[in-house]
Amino acid sequence: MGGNAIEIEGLRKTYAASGSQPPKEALKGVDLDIPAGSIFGLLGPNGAGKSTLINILAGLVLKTSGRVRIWGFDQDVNPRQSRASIGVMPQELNIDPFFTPRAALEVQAGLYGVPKSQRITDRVLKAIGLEDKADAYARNLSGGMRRRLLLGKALVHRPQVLVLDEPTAGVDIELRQMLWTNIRRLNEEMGTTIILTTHYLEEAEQMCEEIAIINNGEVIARDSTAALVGRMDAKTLVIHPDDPVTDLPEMPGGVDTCQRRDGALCFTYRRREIPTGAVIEAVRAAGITIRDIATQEPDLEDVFVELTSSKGAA
Ligand SMILES: Nc1ncnc2c1ncn2[C@@H]1O[C@H](COP(=O)(O)OP(=O)(O)OP(=O)(O)O)[C@@H](O)[C@H]1O
Repeated sequence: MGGNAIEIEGLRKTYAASGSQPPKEALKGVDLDIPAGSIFGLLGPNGAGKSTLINILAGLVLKTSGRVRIWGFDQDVNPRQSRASIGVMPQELNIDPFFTPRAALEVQAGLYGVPKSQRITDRVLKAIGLEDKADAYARNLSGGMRRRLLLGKALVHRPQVLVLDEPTAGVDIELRQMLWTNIRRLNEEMGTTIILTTHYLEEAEQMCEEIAIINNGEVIARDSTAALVGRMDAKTLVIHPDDPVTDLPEMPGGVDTCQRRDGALCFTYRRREIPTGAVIEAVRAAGITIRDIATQEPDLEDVFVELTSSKGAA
């Protein structure tokens, strides 16, 4: 399928009031298209509405209003097909301790109505590296293995779209690498569209071609990862002087100057407004001889902080 794997229009979710808690508007009219075949990142601070969005896609939370199409199937018109097109690896480790991985995958396939002849249990066990634990009780699996089993459960019905909710939270580096290798392979070899939420911005930057940032129930930015990072205009020049500097040099307007503990001088400015040459010139004009010079470009973390700290900045 070319086009979009997911199409979301005007999606709203208000959780009903309960006890002393007032109603909570978790999604405030989200429009979002996710291209088929992409690895797409969903970022946002705690409570932004990411899990609500994912749970609506998974059919676990009922939307208040709006339209959701998964692999071309409208959730309201073709609920069975839209559900069959998506697999979700949840955040919580909700695994029945008395099932073996093989049994857990078989039960899951049964829930999705996959006929016995079409089950791919052994392939999934191999893909998640649990072949040798296939018949061990889940309660004897390590945390990392349980997480891989959750990934396996999301794959039994060969969904076109795979959603991963914080897949690597609290996971050690080795397992994280393994999960990513598996997920990349699914994307490349099977063309599976991958949607993931993560708090690790570096991970999103490395893994995702496109990113949407959600804040307070609204999509405040959606772009290619490169364009989002490119949108940040700030640049920092770090200059190590030959001799200790006691008085900070006079700089052109628009340049923020500071001195680090190691004596290096930092100049932050807008790339489009002030040429780097002008900053260096001003440093030289102040009689400072430069021993070393380095620049720092913004990363996704800067974009994220800027967008989520000042509302409407997108
Ligand atoms: N079942 C519920 N009942 C009432 N309010 C809820 C419920 N689930 C979530 N919320 C509220 O809706 C808002 C969005 O929550 P959600 O879990 O979707 O955010 P999130 O972006 O996934 O956060 P996190 O990164 O912490 O998982 C929050 O204010 C949360 O408290």
